[in-house]
Amino acid sequence: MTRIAIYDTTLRDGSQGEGVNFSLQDKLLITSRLDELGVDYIEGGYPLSNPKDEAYFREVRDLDLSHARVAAFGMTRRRDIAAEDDPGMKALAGARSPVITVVGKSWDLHALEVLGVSLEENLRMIADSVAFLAAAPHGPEVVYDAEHFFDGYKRNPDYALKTIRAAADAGASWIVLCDTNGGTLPEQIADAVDAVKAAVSVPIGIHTHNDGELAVANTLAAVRRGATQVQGTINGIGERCGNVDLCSVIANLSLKYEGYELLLPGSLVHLTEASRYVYELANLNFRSGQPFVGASAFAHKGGMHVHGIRKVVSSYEHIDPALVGNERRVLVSELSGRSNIAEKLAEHGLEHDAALMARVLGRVQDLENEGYQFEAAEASFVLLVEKEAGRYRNWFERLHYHVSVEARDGGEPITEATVKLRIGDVIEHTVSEGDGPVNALDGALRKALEPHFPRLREMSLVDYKVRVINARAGTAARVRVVIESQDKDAVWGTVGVSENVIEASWLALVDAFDHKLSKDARQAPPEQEAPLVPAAAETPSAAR
Ligand SMILES: CC(=O)SCCNC(=O)CCNC(=O)[C@H](O)C(C)(C)COP(=O)(O)OP(=O)(O)OC[C@H]1O[C@@H](n2cnc3c(N)ncnc32)[C@H](O)[C@@H]1OP(=O)(O)O
Ligand SMILES: CC(=O)C(=O)O
Repeated sequence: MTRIAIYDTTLRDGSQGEGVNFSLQDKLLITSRLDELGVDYIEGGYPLSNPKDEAYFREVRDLDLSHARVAAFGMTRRRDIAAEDDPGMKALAGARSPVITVVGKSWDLHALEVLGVSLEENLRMIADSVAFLAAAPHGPEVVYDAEHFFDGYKRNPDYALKTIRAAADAGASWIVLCDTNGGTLPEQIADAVDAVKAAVSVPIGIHTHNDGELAVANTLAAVRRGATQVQGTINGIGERCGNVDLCSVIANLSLKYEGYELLLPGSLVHLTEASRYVYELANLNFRSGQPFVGASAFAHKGGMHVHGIRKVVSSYEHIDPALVGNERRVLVSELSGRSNIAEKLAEHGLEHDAALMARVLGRVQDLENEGYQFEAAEASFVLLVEKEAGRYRNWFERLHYHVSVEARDGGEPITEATVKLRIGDVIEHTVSEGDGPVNALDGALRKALEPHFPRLREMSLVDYKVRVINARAGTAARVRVVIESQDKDAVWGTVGVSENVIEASWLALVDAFDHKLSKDARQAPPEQEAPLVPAAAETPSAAR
């Protein structure tokens, strides 16, 4: 088995991604999580760059890491100054991390025209820096990142190879070849790695960027030619189009090839969890189509696909999602066949027959044609099924609602909602103010319903999205409202569509309350909270 060392730079190169800014606390939390995952190296930051990164290297010493080695990152010494006098060198040595990674120039263009130094001085900068850091009293392992190695090798191969020999001769433990501009092709990577292996005997690493959408292919090409360290970031965050996504590299190397050993035994099933954790702390939205770990990576929508996986799961899946801690999902939409509906009904433990499936499918297709979308509104779909099956329990009936927004004398607008509901033989007439119409309606509904159904207090609205469906119709356009709600056990989505945004919101809100009441009743049939209004079978949830 060949051990591939995973070197994570989420906290350094990942932070160079647009919109990413980790706090010191975030960095320490991610460090611990990556250590649990079995990552071998964690590049924590650039100590010369800012006080937060400097503090990180002090505080990370207090973490009880079980496996990972922390790396401090910086550039070679500045031109015309001794390494021991260079502030960057001092900051790197002062970080006292077990690993120090130093980046230097491989491309003659960069030495001559960006740094403005002779080719010889650039070689001295590399050698002096590596030698100085390797001799630091705490005995760090020195990783040399050869910036722009592949572009440099293309333009002046002899010089590019000289730069890495300078680093190797000065005591670097690793030479990491960087595709800094992210434009190299896999076969060019493979050829260059062959040349490097012939030129130096230290272990080789690979660091790719995704500007040509080839970061994963390029990394795998380098590993196939003998690179044994992979640098990248969780979820591929990083400068410009990002770094290579370690989630994809780890999964491909573990599952598609034989003979590589990565992370710790049993780590792979935590990959999806680690990916979502980093998104959460980076305050970024999940990329649902992200291979292996994305929410859509194993989501089946087309009817023919669902038909296939119900017979043989591998017919439309390249791996078992559980291997990387992800899950299979079946979506319901106008592209569904009976198989999607059957799968969904089985998932929710709902009994069904062929006639019901056909009715539900027809209803979904009609409603999606009107602008509904059930993919993110599974709770509305389940209510629709219950209505079609004649099993729907009508918990309350709307008699009337009214929403008003009033702004006077330049003051803040005041929003008020009134609702009148029939709950059994009781009429509730309530009023609530709110930050806006949906908030006011939510408040008034709760005032009316909570005395009858106290468990509704457990539920809250967590997200509200509005989308104009036929924008060309101007103000008469239909809008789709999708609401996400949660209680202590679950998160669920509901949908409403109307030409009126308040009515669309009302429909989605009512489905959200209905779903909470129905699901609680299924789990523990209430004695107090009996269905109070006779079922109105002809009014599917999506059209009430
Ligand atoms: C490929 C990569 O991702 S490398 C990492 C890139 N990451 C970052 O740049 C983020 C952190 N950077 C920083 O905090 C700052 O840029 C610092 C602290 C490093 C430097 O800040 P400043 O001193 O203000 O310089 P500035 O950023 O404008 O320019 C970079 C300087 O480093 C020099 N430099 C760049 N690369 C190297 C190198 N490999 N070796 C030595 N000097 C270098 C440049 O010549 C320039 O110095 P000059 O103005 O004297 O010519
Ligand atoms: C070192 C680095 O981040 C790069 O060359 O892309």
